[in-house]
Amino acid sequence: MNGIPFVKMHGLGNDFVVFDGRRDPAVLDLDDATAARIADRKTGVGCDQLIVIEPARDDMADAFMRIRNNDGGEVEACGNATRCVASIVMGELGRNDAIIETVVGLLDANASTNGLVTVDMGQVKLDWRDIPLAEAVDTNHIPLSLGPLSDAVGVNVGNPHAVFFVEDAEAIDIEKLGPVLEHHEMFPERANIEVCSIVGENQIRMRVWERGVGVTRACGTGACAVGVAAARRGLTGRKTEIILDGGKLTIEWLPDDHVLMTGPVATSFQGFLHSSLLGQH
Ligand SMILES: N[C@@H](CCC[C@H](N)C(=O)O)C(=O)O
Repeated sequence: MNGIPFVKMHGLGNDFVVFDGRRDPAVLDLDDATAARIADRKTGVGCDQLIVIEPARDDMADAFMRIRNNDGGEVEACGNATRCVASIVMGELGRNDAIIETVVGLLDANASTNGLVTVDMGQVKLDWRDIPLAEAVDTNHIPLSLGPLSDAVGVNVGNPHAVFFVEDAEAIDIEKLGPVLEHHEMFPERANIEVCSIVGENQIRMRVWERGVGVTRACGTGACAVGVAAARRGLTGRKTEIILDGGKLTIEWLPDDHVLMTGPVATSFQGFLHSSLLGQH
């Protein structure tokens, strides 16, 4: 077959087209428009995020990972894709651990015997300057309301999140409210929006509107933000089970502010990208 090989993977239905830029340099300098063309679900391969594995820059890292949203824009972090890339790299190395480098730092990953992968997503940031927010506000109580949503918690997991707690997350029209909040002037770099409710002891139901994508079945960094936000508000302990549309993630906010995310990884298929999607004819 001609064309650039890719693998289609997902974490809880948050799906990715993964290219290997170490082998195929043509994918190393994709622009936003090309990435969006590949991510398009009708005319491209289709995915929430497009991932390129690149050679590590840092001596400590095993590989570098570049992340683009469905709209083609490059972003700093993606929890579910980090588990997927870590599983590829661990397979290559024949090890149960790997260090994945991103634009915001080095992430330690480990495979457990039950087939799940744990990633240390790094230290969360809770200061308004790091979220980033337009106003100098208390990030535990962002003064922002829209319909039934108000009083968000801001958490930066490498990327910005606004977490809203409600009585019943299922009752919220996230398709309608998500895009307005994503683009709200409070968030100069836009934001991922999570709506959640406490459904048991240390158990949270979460729905997400992802920046640059829309509603997805799961968001790993979003789950980290929700776990941290719930503990910060005193609604749960520091270890939580987050129930997303696509399944469950376990999140643990450590005393040093690092956040551990544990969940599954799956491969759907392998394919070859037609050159027309790269703009070559
Ligand atoms: N699905 C991801 C997050 C991807 C990036 C996000 N949409 C953003 O713009 O920050 C995850 O699993 O964390």
